This record gives sequence, structure tokens and C-alpha cells, in this order.
Amino acid sequence: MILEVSRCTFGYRRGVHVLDNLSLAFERGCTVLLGPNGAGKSTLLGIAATAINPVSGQVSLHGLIPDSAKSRKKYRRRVGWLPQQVRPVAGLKLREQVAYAGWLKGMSRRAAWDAAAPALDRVGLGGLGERTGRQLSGGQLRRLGIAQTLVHGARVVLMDEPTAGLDPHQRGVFRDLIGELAQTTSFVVSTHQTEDLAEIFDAVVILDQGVVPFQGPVSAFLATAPANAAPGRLAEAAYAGYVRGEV
Ligand SMILES: Nc1ncnc2c1ncn2[C@@H]1O[C@H](COP(=O)(O)OP(=O)(O)OP(=O)(O)O)[C@@H](O)[C@H]1O
Repeated sequence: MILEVSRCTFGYRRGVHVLDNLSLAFERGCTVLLGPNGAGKSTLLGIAATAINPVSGQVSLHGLIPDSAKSRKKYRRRVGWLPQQVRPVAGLKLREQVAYAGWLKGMSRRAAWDAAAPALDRVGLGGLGERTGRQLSGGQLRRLGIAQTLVHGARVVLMDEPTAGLDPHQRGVFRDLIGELAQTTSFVVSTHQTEDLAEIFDAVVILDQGVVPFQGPVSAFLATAPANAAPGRLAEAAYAGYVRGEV
């Protein structure tokens, strides 16, 4: 058990809870977070990243609870977050942007600068360190976002729809990268794309209207697909059996 969300409640409007007393544990490895639009996936990832404070409940990483300035800083270095939009920082070259991300997480300038080059290498952007973020494609920008989490040695990286809007080739590049990085880093990835699920992920969590109707290994998830489901669409068919639709 690595990243735990315990009895978390949160709503954007008074009296309307997106998550209500939700408890969930993400295991080591790659977990895909599925659910319909408005299910609360981004909210859950935001809480796990400590970008959103729940009204009640807490998160923890290997028992580390981010409930003080010091523990929050430590937690945020270990838990990276890739929000839906990775924004290039105006005027910064890629290595500078990655180093800046490390510095924001509390690394010294020197350590962040030194760690930025290998982080860019790991995501396949090593040769582009002199470019600025504005010169990158959508897929390269997502990879830059991952480098920004690797630079400070995140053990878990939370990603919110990282492949949305990417063409099939870039999706493939991204999938291969996650496969490689998963040797050393755990991932929780929210997505609406169910194809190729078994190739990338170890576990599935489904969130629907703030509750979790399924959590378990990919094989157990696919086994719940109806017997008449087409072989290439098992994940889609299994998913359809759990969700009630848009909120
Ligand atoms: N900043 C906000 N202010 C008010 N309501 C919000 C805000 N962000 C999200 N919501 C609402 O909270 C609910 C959960 O949204 P959230 O973005 O967490 O869902 P999601 O599962 O990530 O959806 P999607 O798959 O469409 O990205 C939705 O009803 C949404 O309209």
C-alpha cells in the first residue's frame, strides 16, 4: 500500500459533495483511474497531490501525512502531479524549466540544475534542452511535465488525462515511456481511453459519482466483461458494467 486517501470529503459548492467520505489505497505500480465526466477523478488527484484540501479526511504516503509545513514539503517532493495542462514557462529553456520545478520543490539551485538534464533524458527530451517550452508539441509538453516530477525524485506520479488530445503515435510514445519509468516510479493515471489498458497498467480503479464500484488488478477487471464482448473491447465492456453515466 503506498498512497492512501482516508475518509475524504470535498465539494466545490456548499452542501454538494463531489467526494463523500471516500477511502482508497493506491498500490505500488501503475494504476489507471477511470470514470465518467464529472465523476471526481481530477478532484481526487488534486487531493492526493495536496493541491486541494479536503473538508475532512486525509491523505498519506507510506504513512507520511502532509499535515504540517514540513511534512507537506516532504510529501510533495515524493508525490509528483501532472495536471491536465502542462504550461511552458515563458522565456525558460527546457532544462531551466525542469530545474525551476525542482527548485520550487525545495531543491538547491545546483542540485535542481544537475538533476534536470537526466530527467529530460529519461523522457526522451535530452536533445532539446536548449529549446523553450513553446516550441514543443502537445506530446512533448506532457513529457516535459513528467520530467518536472522526476527531477525531484517523485516516487508516485499522478497524471490527469495525460494522453487527451494526443495523436495515436504520441499516445504510443507516451505509453512506452510510462512502461519504462514504471520500473522505478509508481503512476496513477486518469483517462477516458480504455484501449491498451492491459499493456500499461497493473490495476484499475473506477470512480463514479464519488464512489468506487471497482478496484483491483487489470486481469480481474477484464474478467468482469460480459462473455459476448469482442476480444479487442473487453476493457470498454467491463467499464460499461460499472458506471452509471455523466453526473
Ligand atoms: N473549480 C470547480 N468549481 C466548481 N465545480 C467544479 C470545479 N471543478 C470541478 N467541479 C465539479 O466537480 C465535479 C467533479 O469534477 P472533476 O473535474 O473532479 O471530475 P472528473 O471525473 O475529473 O471529470 P472529467 O472526466 O470530465 O475531467 C463535477 O461536477 C464538476 O462540475
